Amino acid sequence: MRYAQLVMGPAGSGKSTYCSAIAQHFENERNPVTIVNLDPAAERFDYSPTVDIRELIHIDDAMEDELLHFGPNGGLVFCMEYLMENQEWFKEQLGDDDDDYIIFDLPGQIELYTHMKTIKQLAELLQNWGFNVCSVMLVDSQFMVDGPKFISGTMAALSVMINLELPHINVLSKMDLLSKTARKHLDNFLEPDPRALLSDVKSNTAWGKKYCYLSKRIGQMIEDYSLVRFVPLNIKDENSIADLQLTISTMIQFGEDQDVRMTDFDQPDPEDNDGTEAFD
Ligand SMILES: Nc1nc2c(ncn2[C@@H]2O[C@H](COP(=O)(O)OP(=O)(O)OP(=O)(O)O)[C@@H](O)[C@H]2O)c(=O)[nH]1
Ligand SMILES: [Mg+2]
Repeated sequence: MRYAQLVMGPAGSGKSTYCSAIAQHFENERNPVTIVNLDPAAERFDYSPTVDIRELIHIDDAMEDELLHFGPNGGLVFCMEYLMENQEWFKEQLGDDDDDYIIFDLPGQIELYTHMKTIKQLAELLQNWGFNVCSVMLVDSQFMVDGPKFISGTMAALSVMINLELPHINVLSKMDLLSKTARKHLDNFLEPDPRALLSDVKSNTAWGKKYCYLSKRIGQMIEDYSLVRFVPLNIKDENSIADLQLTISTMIQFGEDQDVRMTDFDQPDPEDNDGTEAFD
């Protein structure tokens, strides 16, 4: 079995930093994983990718081409589509090791995840090649510390989950940057309760009065779906990384084979001479 994490999220949410921290974590656990860079516009990251989309196509190729002449956003979408059209190249680069565990570092363009189909195609391709795939969506915790922002982040996460239809986890990144007060505030939202979320929506202003009902209905919808949860991640805390990776391992069934191998049911019992005791 092969395993894959598709690491996604808005620009600057900490995807590349997450990838290298996770690779370090697995390295420490003596379970090395590899990282694949699928961001054609990446300028720097502190890991060495085993596969790099920039060797196939770079964002500048799409922007500087006389005929294409894309801007940065259209160019990025074009590069991802180009990758899907060059599956043979991609397959060859990934190799076909049976026990692979690969972390895919994706671009920071949220539309790719909320409603476009290219990442869904990428996931299906990997599934066809034998990967157990999950999506890991990072959201910067600093943008989630008040009710309306939390609702908006939750709606974005819900769109991604519905669009990709993959085993999925939402991660609140950069928790180390939150003040104690902000952390407390955020904790109130982590078990989504529409009332807690809406306590920040001011209904005494003209805007608040007009939209309070709409906001309540949105809050109710989030609760009804009961799908969106966020796991806080402090990348500077090894326990926080380990807890998150344990949850992800369960999602993609990584490590289950090893668990089974640890107990050898076939070992003969020295006390049981005729082999019948086990059935008593
Ligand atoms: N303190 C702190 N800084 C972080 C953390 N994660 C990322 N950063 C910083 O945030 C900035 C963006 O991080 P990246 O990992 O490049 O984010 P990204 O999502 O890959 O960005 P794009 O690929 O441009 O969309 C960098 O300056 C990182 O050092 C974190 O957990 N804690
Ligand atoms: Mg990045």
